[in-house]
Amino acid sequence: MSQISINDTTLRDGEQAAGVAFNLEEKVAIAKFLDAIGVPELEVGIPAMGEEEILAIKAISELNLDTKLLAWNRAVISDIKASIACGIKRIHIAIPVSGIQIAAKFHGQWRVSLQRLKDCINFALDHDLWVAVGGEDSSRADENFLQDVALYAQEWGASRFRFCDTVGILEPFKTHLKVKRLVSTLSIPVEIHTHNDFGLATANAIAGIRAGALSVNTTVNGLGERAGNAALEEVVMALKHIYNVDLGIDTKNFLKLSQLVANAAGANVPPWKAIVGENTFAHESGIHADGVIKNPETYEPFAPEAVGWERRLVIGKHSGRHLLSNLLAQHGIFLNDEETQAVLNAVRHESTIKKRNLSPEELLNLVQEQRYFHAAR
Ligand SMILES: CC(C)(COP(=O)(O)OP(=O)(O)OC[C@H]1O[C@@H](n2cnc3c(N)ncnc32)[C@H](O)[C@@H]1OP(=O)(O)O)[C@@H](O)C(=O)NCCC(=O)NCCS
Ligand SMILES: O=C(O)CC[C@@](O)(CC(=O)O)C(=O)O
Repeated sequence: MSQISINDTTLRDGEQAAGVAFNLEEKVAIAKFLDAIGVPELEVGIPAMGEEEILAIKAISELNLDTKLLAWNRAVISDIKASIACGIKRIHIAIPVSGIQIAAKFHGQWRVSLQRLKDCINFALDHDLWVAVGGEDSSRADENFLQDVALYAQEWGASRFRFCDTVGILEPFKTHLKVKRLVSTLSIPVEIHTHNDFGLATANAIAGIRAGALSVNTTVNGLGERAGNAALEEVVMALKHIYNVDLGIDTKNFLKLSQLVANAAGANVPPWKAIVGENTFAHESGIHADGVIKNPETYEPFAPEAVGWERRLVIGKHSGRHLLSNLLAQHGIFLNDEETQAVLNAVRHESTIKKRNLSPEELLNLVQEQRYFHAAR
């Protein structure tokens, strides 16, 4: 698994999330950031969308980044021409491979679709482009037909084949079976592209890698069409911490990258989002906070600093004595058992009314109130 390569598609499939529209400056900033942290390949957009997209892709291409750039195309010659107009040297051509998609897009005429693919690959190769091919809806395709399309793509000169779980209907075991079969058929590398419709995008991406896919599509924050794609930060951290495979990406910048993309997308990251959500290293519950105070490894899979976070101990409805005493000690306050319990009870009450954690000031006010109350008794 050490040769796995990320092909991040935040700027293509990520931007396809409904309502997301990056401008040129945002596209350039995201590309530069991904390049700076060591992501080796970026799918930067769809030139066929027109002048503005072409200008943005051109601007990224002119940066001469270390990362390889890829433009997305349908099996349509004018799409390839638009990619050439971007000055891009590597293109991806998508072709539907499931019965459902071929019926809708090519009136069921799979021979016509294959001829189109062949013509597009030839046209691209004649223009000295590096070509990858994607099987749209591979997961719902007849498996023999999928193998045939992939083998034809390889024979016609494609350098990589993308297996797409377009509507996110796979689970890891099926992903493994299907991708393994494709990997064993082809001599060119297979890329795994997953969607999150059942919350399985990252798990399926990892299963595809385990089955031999050498390239994996990701997006920052899991942004993407419908429920999104496999998240860059999840795939990279899972490979690193579950499989001990380090892709050489500077993960300490994941939080900053997440915020850059969330701002550009106008889409907040949920607090519970793996790796980059604001709760990922916040501990409120008594038993957890007590454990983390004694040894952070009790309730953290890796150190927060590894992805740009700091650990936060926060006080709220579920907190216990150890956490409370720890927080108060930081302010030079030491309570006896009875006072501690009284403050804790007050914390639970206030937090339930406010429906959130209490700030340090609110906690100190509660301590003072409890002390007056005790003194007055
Ligand atoms: C590509 C784009 C410029 C085409 O715009 P359009 O000419 O207005 O056409 P529509 O989007 O309405 O329809 C898509 C057309 O592409 C065809 N198509 C879809 N996938 C295809 C493929 N892989 N290869 C060839 N043709 C394909 C459809 O069958 C349809 O063709 P038709 O006009 O002959 O019926 C426009 O859809 C766009 O900007 N898309 C960017 C985002 C996007 O759709 N991404 C999804 C990637 S799967
Ligand atoms: O590159 C491809 O071959 C297809 C990628 C795609 O993202 C297309 C989409 O639905 O936007 C998918 O999931 O099928």
